[in-house]
Amino acid sequence: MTAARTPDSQEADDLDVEEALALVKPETRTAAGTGSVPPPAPEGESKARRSDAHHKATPWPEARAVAERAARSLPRRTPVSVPLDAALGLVLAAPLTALTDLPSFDTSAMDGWAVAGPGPWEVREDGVLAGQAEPEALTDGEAVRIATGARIPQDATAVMRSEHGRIDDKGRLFATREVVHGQDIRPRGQECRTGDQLLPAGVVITPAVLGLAAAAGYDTLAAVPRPRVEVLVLGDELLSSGLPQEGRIRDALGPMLPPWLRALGAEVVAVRRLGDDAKALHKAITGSAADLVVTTGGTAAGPVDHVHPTLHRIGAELLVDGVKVRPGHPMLLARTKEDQHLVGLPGNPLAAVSGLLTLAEPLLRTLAGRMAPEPYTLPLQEAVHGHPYDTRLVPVALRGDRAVPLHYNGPAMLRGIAASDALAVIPPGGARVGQELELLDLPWATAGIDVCVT
Ligand SMILES: Nc1nc2c(c(=O)[nH]1)N[C@H]1C(S)=C(S)[C@@H](COP(=O)(O)OP(=O)(O)OC[C@H]3O[C@@H](n4cnc5c(N)ncnc54)[C@H](O)[C@@H]3O)O[C@H]1N2
Ligand code: MOO
Repeated sequence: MTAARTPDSQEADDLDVEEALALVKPETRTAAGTGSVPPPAPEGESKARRSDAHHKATPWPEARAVAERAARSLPRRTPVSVPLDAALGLVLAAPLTALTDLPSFDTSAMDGWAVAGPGPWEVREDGVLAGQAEPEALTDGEAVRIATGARIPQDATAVMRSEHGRIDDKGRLFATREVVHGQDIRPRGQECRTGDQLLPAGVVITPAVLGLAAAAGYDTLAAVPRPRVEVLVLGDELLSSGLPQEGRIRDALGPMLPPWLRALGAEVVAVRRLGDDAKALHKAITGSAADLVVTTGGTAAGPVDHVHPTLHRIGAELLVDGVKVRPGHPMLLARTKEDQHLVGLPGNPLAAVSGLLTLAEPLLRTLAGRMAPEPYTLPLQEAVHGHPYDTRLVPVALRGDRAVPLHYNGPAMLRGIAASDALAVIPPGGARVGQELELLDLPWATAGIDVCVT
């Protein structure tokens, strides 16, 4: 079967797509009679089919824009009221306005004494602790012990830290350094006044936002609801436990996609393993009430690739049918109902990741009310071969201020992405050492996975 092992074959991809692409020299393709400009394609694909598929395919940046627009075209989603402990990772649907002044009373910033007027001071018997109700007012020349966070007695002029005061044998308090009027008193409303806008709508609810909301008097927050996603895992060859055997392999996408989708802002309502059953697929899609159905596998034109025929049968509108990106070019986006979309991820696991970040990420991000991440670039540590006409997404590790391309980045491999911090966007034709490349962060690398998994 050596003859079948052309450089752009699936076997070559499975070894290491970079090495495989390095072998694809223009002369070789010309000599092999594959035409003047067709892109590399999996073996067995006819020239006519290949150019047809490539003709329909959407350029990678445009595919992302189409996915974002698809979500934007839907009516605004009704905000939900969510208790603070369930709000992490959601997006504020309304500005966060202070329900109270902060601090809500004049507060001591230090442990020490509240003093009134110039020293020395007579020290009162009692003290003031945090959490106590309004203390008795001070009179000029009087001091009272006070704890950090305690209410300042009326008519106090300053707080003196415990390390800056000395009590003589007659019980009088002296300052060991100058006392400035108002020192170490946090006045009411220093941080905000009731009704001040603390954060605008659209901000992601991080742990810090939860803390601020609680401090400002909130028990619940108005949030954009998570888009509901149903995952349909296709393929008779998939096992859900144990070792691969007798031609069957472990399902890598069933365990990988739900947490990834949650990290992108989604609520995963179901994961169904449907095998290669066209009827079951039809029933699952038409019966789903999710905002987004994500299928895995079955996007190509093999004998049991049921995604296209099923979409055709239900009259779905194909918004993206193939993308000029490697891996993952058979990915697709369809509108299945007025308020429902479907992202078809290719079965090869890294191709599925590519589809997830190309189509599902902009769609879910927009439905979840999140802003697009600020694009950023880093220089490449090593040159990376490009596809002649398509964008490539390559796992990279971020080391210092450089992106180090990782090996084991073939479409069927997860070894590279599992060790990576981001995907580098390699333009058609490849990238040189030191070239600044756009990076797509993996959601847990920036947000912290727990932010989004609740
Ligand atoms: N004649 C053509 N054949 C293929 C083309 C093509 O354009 N013409 N494209 C190739 C490319 S590129 C990809 S990617 C795949 C996409 O195929 P499907 O989306 O139809 O996926 P399957 O055929 O079902 O599976 C492909 C591959 O991935 C494995 N797989 C599937 N699901 C999982 C899973 N959940 N976990 C782990 N691995 C999975 C499956 O066993 C296959 O090995 O098509 C090429 N062929
Ligand atoms: O090139 Mo496919 O899209 O194997 O990933």
